[in-house]
Amino acid sequence: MKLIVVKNQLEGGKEGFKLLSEAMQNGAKTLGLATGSTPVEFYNQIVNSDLDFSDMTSVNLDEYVGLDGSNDQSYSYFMNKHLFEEKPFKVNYLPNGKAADLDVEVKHYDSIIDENPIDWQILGIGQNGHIGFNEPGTPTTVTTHVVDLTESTIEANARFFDHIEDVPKQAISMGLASIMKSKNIVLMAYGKEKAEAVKGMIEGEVTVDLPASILQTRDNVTVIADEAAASLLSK
Ligand SMILES: O=P(O)(O)OC[C@H]1O[C@](O)(CO)[C@@H](O)[C@@H]1O
Repeated sequence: MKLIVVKNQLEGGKEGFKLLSEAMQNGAKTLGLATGSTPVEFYNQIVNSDLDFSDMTSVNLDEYVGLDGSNDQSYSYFMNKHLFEEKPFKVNYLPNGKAADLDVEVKHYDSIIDENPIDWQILGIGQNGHIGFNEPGTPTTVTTHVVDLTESTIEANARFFDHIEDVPKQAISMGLASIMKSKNIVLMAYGKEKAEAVKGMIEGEVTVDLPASILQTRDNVTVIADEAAASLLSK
């Protein structure tokens, strides 16, 4: 794992943008994309650049069950607002949170990932160490699946909703096995709330109790963390 410590989210977004630009120069065509507060500045950097995405494909990590693009808390809405409206891609894939049959939808999303191998994946990290919506305890072998969100994730994400009761209880998420297949991974973490998870991810044992720790087991992972998120690291 390579670690880049930055002052703040703006600097982190710039570092992430540099890595993405290099990857695109080296032929990356399919991007794995994330939502949440973490990648917002990274997406700003993209929107304000002259990079062209018209020949690119994106595959998003996750979506809440029960929400579609017309709901301003859906990840589909988030992606349109922060990136796709300004930078059109050839095609954008997100799980369909309103699918009539979720079992069919997860298989369909797996086939999309198989047909569009991810060259470059951006990740955030949850306070409990989740990546995508792969909560603690998720087996490393899973592909796309329906997740029952933990109390801690519901509480953490309640900041985006009017009431905690409005936070969906389930999501569809790319699995750890799918994430691990991507050729390059860049994980961003900002703020002291992420410091424990970052320490566990980088210096702790590899355990399903902290899903992001699986990233220790592979090459081509870069962590961009601000000083607060990196503050508990021993070296
Ligand atoms: O960036 P945030 O809002 O702290 O969220 C962290 C992580 O949680 C998720 O939003 C899922 O809860 C991920 O997509 C994200 O990487």
